[in-house]
Amino acid sequence: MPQAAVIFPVILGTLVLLYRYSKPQRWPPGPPPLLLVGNVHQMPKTHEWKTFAQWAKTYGDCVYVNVLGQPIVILDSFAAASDLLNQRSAIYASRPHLPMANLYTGSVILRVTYGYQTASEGDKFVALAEEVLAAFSIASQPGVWLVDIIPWLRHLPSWFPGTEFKRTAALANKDSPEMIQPNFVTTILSQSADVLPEEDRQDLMWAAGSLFGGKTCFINVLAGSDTTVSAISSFFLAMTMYPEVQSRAQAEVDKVGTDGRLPQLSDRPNLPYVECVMQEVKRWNPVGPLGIPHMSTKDDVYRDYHLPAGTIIMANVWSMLHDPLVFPDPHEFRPERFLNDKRAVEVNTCVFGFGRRSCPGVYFAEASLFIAICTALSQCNISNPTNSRGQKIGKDVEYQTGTISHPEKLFCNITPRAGTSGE
Ligand code: HEM
Repeated sequence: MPQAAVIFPVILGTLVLLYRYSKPQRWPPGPPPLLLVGNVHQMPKTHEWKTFAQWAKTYGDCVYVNVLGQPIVILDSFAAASDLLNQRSAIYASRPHLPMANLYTGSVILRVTYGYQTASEGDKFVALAEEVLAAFSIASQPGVWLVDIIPWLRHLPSWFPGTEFKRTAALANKDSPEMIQPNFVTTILSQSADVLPEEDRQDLMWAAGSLFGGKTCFINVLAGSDTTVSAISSFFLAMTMYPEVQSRAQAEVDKVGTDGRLPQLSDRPNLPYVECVMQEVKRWNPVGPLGIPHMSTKDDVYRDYHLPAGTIIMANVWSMLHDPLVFPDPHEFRPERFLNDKRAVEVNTCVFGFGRRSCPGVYFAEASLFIAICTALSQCNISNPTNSRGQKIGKDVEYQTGTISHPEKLFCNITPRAGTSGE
């Protein structure tokens, strides 16, 4: 009898699992799962957006995977993401519970204070925030950590796979003087804020203040700033690779600064090409290639597919921004593509996410990015350095994996432009 008491629940449990984890007919297509574990063995460990883009070629723009019972749908086109995350935002605006992202980063975030003024260089909180962001970036990928799928794993010792927390190796390599350090770019950003005229600075502060109920929540702004900083490092990379774009943008910036002043936010309407450069910086190597995952709160039917409540939805922003039908030669940095193309501008909004969860920092981010780009263009020449053999350094750039992605290493020469205060 005691044997039956064990065997019966085991058989029943197995049947329930088989039923639950076998793929119902009406779910969207996707890579073939294994019994019980689903697609866990096929989930990419790095640069997921590239694997997901490959899957989309085989299965279409709405791909279904199951990771240990957790349904995940990957949307690979702007149309599909817009249909679900924008049009049906009411049921697709939740967030998955990711203990890995909350357990560790949350505790560190709580240590950071409100209203703190950063030092322009070597600020310990900036370093801390970068570390938090890098940690968040790797911890917030659904399906990567077992503990996200089976929350009670958090009670296991830290050596257990999936509960282990690794610090990212992505933080800057301090030995390389030419390399742009995240801190260095943060410094450019904060210095460009310092030189802003009072009215522009107040606009930025107002934007930040309104986001956080009148108080500037340091970590949120810095988290957003880190994303903005990642976009700025993409700008520096583009300038080393496309000198003709830099010259054209500088010529435009110089026209508004004929009275010797730096460009201001109020000049933005008169700088249409620089505006396109900023749009292209956001598109070319998006800093959030998969956005931040959403979760559905109700059962839904989409294109005859059944999407149960609790499905994690991932939008492959990288794919959408490299769709050759919207962005011909998508791997080329070509700002003029935005000059007269409303569709390109519309699709580019996916950089800031979708529906009710879309980024509340969008205006703040664009204003800071724009003013940082203008300041760099008006004050510096950015070029690709050469080594002692005269070869260009850093042509093949690797991108960091994780929620926030930016060039792993970025080499460039930055020299003051003739006639600027830097000389
Ligand atoms: C280039 C810079 C930035 C990019 C590309 C970016 C992108 C994003 C994306 C993709 C999301 C997720 C949207 C979704 O789930 O659909 C997001 C969320 C968010 N962003 Fe940004 N962001 C940037 C800068 C900022 C800045 C400067 C701030 C603050 C001042 C900020 C504050 C936030 C907050 C608070 C959320 C969470 C919204 C929520 O969960 O409801 N972001 N951002």
